[in-house]
Order: sequence, then structure tokens, then C-alpha cells
Amino acid sequence: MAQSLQLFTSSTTRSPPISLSKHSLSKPPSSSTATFRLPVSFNQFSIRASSSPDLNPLSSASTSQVLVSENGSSSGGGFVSTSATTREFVPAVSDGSSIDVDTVTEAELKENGFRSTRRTKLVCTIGPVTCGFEQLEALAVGGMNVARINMCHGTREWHRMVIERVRRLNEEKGYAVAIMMDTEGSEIHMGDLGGASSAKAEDGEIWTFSVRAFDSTLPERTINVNYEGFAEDVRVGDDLLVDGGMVRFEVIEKIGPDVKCLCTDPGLLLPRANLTFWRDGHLVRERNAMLPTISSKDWLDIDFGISEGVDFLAISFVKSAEVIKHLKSYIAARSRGSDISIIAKIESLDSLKNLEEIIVASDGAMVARGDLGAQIPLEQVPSVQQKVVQLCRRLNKPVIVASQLLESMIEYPTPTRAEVADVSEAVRQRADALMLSGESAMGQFPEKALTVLRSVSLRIEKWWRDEKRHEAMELPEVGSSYSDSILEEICNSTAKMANNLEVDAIFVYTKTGHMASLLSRCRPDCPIFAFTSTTSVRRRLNLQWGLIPFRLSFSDDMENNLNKTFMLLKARNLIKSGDLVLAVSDMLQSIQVMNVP
Ligand SMILES: Nc1ncnc2c1ncn2[C@@H]1O[C@H](COP(=O)(O)OP(=O)(O)OP(=O)(O)O)[C@@H](O)[C@H]1O
Ligand SMILES: CC(=O)C(=O)O
Ligand SMILES: [K+]
Ligand SMILES: [Mg+2]
Repeated sequence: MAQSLQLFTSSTTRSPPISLSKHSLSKPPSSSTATFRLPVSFNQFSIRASSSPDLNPLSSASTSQVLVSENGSSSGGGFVSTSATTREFVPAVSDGSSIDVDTVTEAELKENGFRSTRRTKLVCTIGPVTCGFEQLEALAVGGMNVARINMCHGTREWHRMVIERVRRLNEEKGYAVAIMMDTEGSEIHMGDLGGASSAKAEDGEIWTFSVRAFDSTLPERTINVNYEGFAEDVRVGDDLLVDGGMVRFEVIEKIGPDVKCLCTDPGLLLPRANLTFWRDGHLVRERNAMLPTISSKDWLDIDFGISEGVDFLAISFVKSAEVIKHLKSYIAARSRGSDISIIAKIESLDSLKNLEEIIVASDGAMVARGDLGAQIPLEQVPSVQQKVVQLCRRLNKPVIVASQLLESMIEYPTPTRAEVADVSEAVRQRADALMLSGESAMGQFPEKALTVLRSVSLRIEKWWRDEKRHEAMELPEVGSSYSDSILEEICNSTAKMANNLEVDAIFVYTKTGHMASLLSRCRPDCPIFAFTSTTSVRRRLNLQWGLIPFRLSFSDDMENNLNKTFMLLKARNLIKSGDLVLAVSDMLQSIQVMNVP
């Protein structure tokens, strides 16, 4: 078997950890799968070491084995479930070692075992109904991995307050919720509805779209538009689409700065919704083409995001790879050593034209179906979604499927069957993450909507595993160097081994998170425990499929790391003796197969 897996016991391999060699490589009897043993006497193998000096496992000298808690205090704390929705922080007896894990994941691991942890990650847009500390905590308990703030709405002070609360939640309660800041972009949009949270446009009503500045209250059925040239640019007969067609108007008359429009498709108008206009079946986009992807306001917001240390910047209406490259160099110059990930929002015709190069230049992508559906015919949105999801996986970039997943839940406590089917499809496509927009920002049932995403994800993922649906996706090399190739081969082989051997988990020790993302890309059947030494990497890994990110100080000595990890996880009942684990690290070119002692 060792040979068929192209594995060799290597002369450079360290001797098997004594404490582990006593244990057979068998599945625990409690496992539902057949028990089997590997016909070998070693429980550690090594892929043949490369001659490259920086790849020689022996060249990596062992460093300190002391594991230090990040905040230096209350290290090794644990969380106990006190009820379905609240968890209490329980400081553990500190021995200078600690491991940080998301409390919700911890509860999931304890209650349902490794195999049933959720693989699909969840992003929640934070708005007026979810910006309170308790509401944010409820979302974290409900499985929110990333909190998104949309710079289209709210003041900078408001956003700062939300960021501060999410931070506090992470620090005080042990979560690793990442923060994603979404830029406004310079597309045409409506004003803020004079303070109302929404307005209903009914069939046959006449509404006025105007660039005029109104003093305090907006006249009835009047909408502000954010760009001066609006009245000149539209023509009588044009179709005006709000939020990608959520509401549709026909332009019937122009009176100076006012444009009178007849509602032809009724619906809910939301503050600052995007506007597009169509003429003879085509999107009128000359104006948009001239607008910069990143406006001067966006640059100020980006500066704000950098100084607040957000984890992700989602860039609206990306047109080309150049804008992403430019932004990356800007961020690199502004914030030395900072590692903000750039997510390209795929929501315009231009982004589809330059799709691959945009994704290559970015750290991830979002299928922003709201605006996308305003720029391409709606029936094309599903195939574009699938294309972007697959391309991202090939290129090893996390991908988020966003907008209208559970739109009806803005108003109603249960989703439609069609919405559940849509969520299922995104999970089945194995997108890294699903996103709530209005449902969590201003809807009546934000926590219920999150619960629906969570339960549908779990159900579809389980169905997929039960049916043993391993889709064969070509995963081309993404790196350029020989050492990149080795890393990728190790990850691909590890994922394959994990499926074939039906192991309980993959452990990956990774400094930058890169190796964890390569494993995530393979979408293995078992969860991937990603150990990383910085909280920022841990938060960013929270966006990626199947990763359970832990913060742990580790050394170059894998034997020591594993023993420490087993000890710490066992102390918290997160793993048990006999669990079968594959372990890899970006410091040592080996795949280790072992039972938890
Ligand atoms: N910070 C906020 N303050 C007030 N309302 C908000 C806020 N964030 C979101 N909303 C409300 O939630 C709705 C949906 O929010 P969201 O930001 O997800 O819109 P979107 O269409 O997905 O994003 P984008 O504007 O990037 O296309 C908004 O139309 C707005 O009514
Ligand atoms: C999320 C977003 O920006 C959109 O769907 O348009
Ligand atoms: K936005
Ligand atoms: Mg958008």
C-alpha cells in the first residue's frame, strides 16, 4: 500500500514519535466504516525529500517548543455550552500552552464529531438590525465566519463601531470572525430614502428620480440619484432597473433635473440601491465605463479599512486586473507587513470579459449576483456563477456566492423552496462561502436566515459525502517554482489519501495559510484542522471551505507539534484516542499517518 501511494520511508525521516508508535494505524472501532490496518510497522512516512536546500527537512532547526497564548492572559481557556445559544468562557489551568479555536466549531466538534462539521463558510452583512453587540454575538453563535460591512451605507463612525464590536467579540469570547469591508464603487445609485428603511413601488405608480438636493424630507414617491448627468443621459422609453431588476421603471418624461418614471415591475426599494438603465434591450454603460472602479471616496474608505486592520477588502465593480494590482501595491506601501486580502467582486460585464486575469490578481472573488443580474440577462447568472466558482477553485482562490440567497426572509421567517434550492446549488458547487445581504443587514429574521444557510449547508454536504460524489476536477498547478509543485503534490496526495483511508481529519501546520488553502482546494471528505500562529491568518482562513482554523504557536519540530496538539485538543475533548489523522506542514515535506495516542 505504501508503494501504491508513492510513499517511501526516507532516510531523512525522523524516527516515529515513540508515544505514537505503540498505536496501530487502524480506524477506531466506534467508526461506522470498516476497520482496517495498514500492513506496515511504521506510522510515519515521508515523501522523498528534495535536494533543494530550503526543502531539506533536516535544515529546519527546531525552535522553541513553548506555546504562548496570544494575549498572554487567560491562556488555554475553554468554552462550555450553557444553553443552545450562549457559551461561557472558562479559563483553563494555564501551563503556558494554549490553542485558540472558534467556540461554535468547538461545540460542533464535541457534539457531532469531526465528520459533521460545516464545510461551507458563512458571511453576514452587518446593518442596523445586527450591529449591536448581542446581535453580533448571536450571529457568531449561529455560525457567522465573516462580518461584512458595506461602505455604501452608514457613516465611518458606524463602521468603526461595528469593527470594534466584532473585535471585542473575538477577544472576549474566543471567536475568529473576520471583517470584510466592501467598497461603494462609483456606479449610479439611489439616495437614502430620507431615512426610511425601504419603500414599496407598486405597479402603475409614477415616481420621480431627481438629482435635486432636497432639504429635509423627500416629497412622496421621489428618489434621489447620485450623479449629475442622470437627467441628460436617460431617454424617454429607457428601462430603469433598481437593484438588478428588483423593481423596474420606464422613463416617461424628463422635466429639468427630474425624470418621471412609471413602475412596470413592482417591488421593494432599498436605500442606495444601484440603478442601471437599458435601451433597446442593451445596458447603457458609456457612463459607467468612464467612472473609476475605485472612486475618491473609496480610496478614503480603503485608508480607513487599512488603519482599522480589516481582513478582507471586497472591491465593487472590478473591471480589470490592473485595478487590483494597483490596489495591492498601494496597500503594501501603506501598511508594511499587513496582509489584507483583496476580494474581486464579479458584478459587471467588464469583469466577465477579464475574469481569469482578475481572479489571478486577487486573493478571492465574490459572485455578486445582485448587480451582475442587472448587467447580464438573469438566465445567464447561474452559469456565470458556476464558471466563477470552478475557476476560483482551479486558481486556488476562495469564492463567495452572494445576493438574494434568502431574499424573502427579509420579510418572512421561512425561505421559499426555490431559495433553499439556490442555496443547495451553491453548496453543491462547493463554493467556499455563502453570503447574506439584506437578510442580515436590515431583515426581520437575520438569525433565522443564518440558521437556514447553516442547516442547508450541513445537509447538502452530508448528502454529498454519503453518496461519495467525488467530482473529478482538474486542479492545475498554481505555483511557479519547483517547491510550489512539491507543496501542491503533497496537498493533492494528502486529500486523496484522506478520502481513500477515510481518515477523521487532516492536520496542517501553516505559517502563511497557503498550505491550508491548497488542501481546502481539494475539498476532501474530512475536515482540515489548520494550525497557524497568528490570529490574522486564522481569521482569514475562516473564509475557506472545510478549514477549521486554530491559533497555536508551533515550532519546526513536527513530532513536538503533534504531541502538543494532541495533548491540547484531547484536554478539551476535541479529539480522542484512536482518531486517524493525516498531518502535513509547510516546514517538512512529509505526510504523516497516525492514530491519536
Ligand atoms: N450599514 C447599513 N446601514 C443601513 N442599511 C444597510 C447597511 N448595510 C446594508 N443595509 C441595507 O441592506 C440592504 C442590502 O445590503 P447590502 O449591503 O448587502 O446590499 P448589496 O446590494 O448586496 O450590496 P452592494 O451595494 O455592494 O451591491 C441595503 O440595500 C440596505 O438597505
Ligand atoms: C453583493 C453585491 O454587491 C451585489 O450582489 O451586487
Ligand atoms: K458595496
Ligand atoms: Mg453590488
